[in-house]
Amino acid sequence: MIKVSIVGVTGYTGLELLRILKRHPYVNLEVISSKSHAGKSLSYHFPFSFEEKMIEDLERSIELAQESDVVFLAVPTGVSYEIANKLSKPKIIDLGADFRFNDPKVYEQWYGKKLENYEKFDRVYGLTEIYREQIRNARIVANPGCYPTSVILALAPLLKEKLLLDQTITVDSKSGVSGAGRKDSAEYSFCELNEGMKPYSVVNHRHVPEMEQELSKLFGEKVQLVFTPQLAPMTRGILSTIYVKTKASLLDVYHLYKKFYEKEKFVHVLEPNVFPSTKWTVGSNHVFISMTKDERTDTLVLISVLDNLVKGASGQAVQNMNVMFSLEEDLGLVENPIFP
Ligand SMILES: NC(=O)C1=CN([C@@H]2O[C@H](COP(=O)(O)OP(=O)(O)OC[C@H]3O[C@@H](n4cnc5c(N)ncnc54)[C@H](OP(=O)(O)O)[C@@H]3O)[C@@H](O)[C@H]2O)C=CC1
Ligand SMILES: CC(=O)N[C@@H](CCC(=O)OP(=O)(O)O)C(=O)O
Repeated sequence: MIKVSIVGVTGYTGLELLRILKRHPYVNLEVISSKSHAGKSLSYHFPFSFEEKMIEDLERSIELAQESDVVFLAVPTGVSYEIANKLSKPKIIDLGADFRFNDPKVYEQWYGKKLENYEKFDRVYGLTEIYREQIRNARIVANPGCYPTSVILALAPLLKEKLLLDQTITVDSKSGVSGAGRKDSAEYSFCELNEGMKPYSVVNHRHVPEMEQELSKLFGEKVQLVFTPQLAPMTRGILSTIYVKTKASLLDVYHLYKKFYEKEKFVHVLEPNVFPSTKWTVGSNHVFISMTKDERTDTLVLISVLDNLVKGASGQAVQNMNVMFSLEEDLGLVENPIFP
């Protein structure tokens, strides 16, 4: 059995991790912790979790979690780095952004924080389908952001084959509100979000440098992104629409994608002109990619959907854990979406 701990269990991704890990046949839950709910059981605060384990405070959980095989860090970006500095023994899967960047200066520029001694950490970007081999032996896995997972998976085959005419890519993404975590502010209240849509962090979202880093690696040259994220009045889900110029035919692109993802359990390439809904993914680790082409303008339109809390966060984190412990990749994740 794998001894697992969750730091930040009371957040949306922490609770989702718990939900997935409870149905994992080889997991023993050891330590759970949070910042402001310590001292009582999880079920005291969240009866639907059916988890009687006591929530520890951060300091105590770090001490106890040293004996775990793997620790999931489901805490705000910035906090993870401090915790990882104290957790010398277990493997770490960080759901935040602290370990996602090759160059800590890029992180500093976008997140406003210096990461001391970043080079000492042996870390791998945790987009499972792309970095599976490196993830196997990693001590620290940097789980990708939710938008980057949806965008990079939708572009990887095209970029690897160098089928781009223009290295500036336009991306429009809609996200469910759970993507923002359990925020307690008017901006995220029901009245302000229900029956409305609103863009935020247009062209300067923190996921831009993360996506550019990974897309450039796939393409082998610098790629730039114009990115518009939007809050959609739904709880879960991301729908990304990506516009790229290419001379490749729609059918060739489709066959390329089918081949690229043929062995993947969670990435599904739809036939041209079949378009998915975020509803196809709720509660599951599946991603759907669809495509069409505007022949007049040589524009390929790629659309991907996923559940931000599952493939976009906790599901992919467990998928990575399975890879790190040489288990079947879908253990704990064999779940169909909740539809409708
Ligand atoms: N939501 C999403 O869809 C996605 C989130 N992520 C990333 O996952 C991480 C967790 O996100 P999410 O679950 O949404 O966030 P939430 O805000 O819902 O939860 C945050 C969790 O961290 C705990 N926490 C907050 N501050 C501290 C602190 N200073 N020290 C220790 N624990 C603290 C909270 O405890 P308490 O509330 O008890 O104080 C809570 O358990 C973040 O890095 C986020 O960027 C990544 C991909 C998608
Ligand atoms: C809707 C919403 O607010 N989404 C979050 C992205 C969630 C995520 O992936 O965040 P990290 O990169 O910090 O892990 C945002 O835009 O910041």
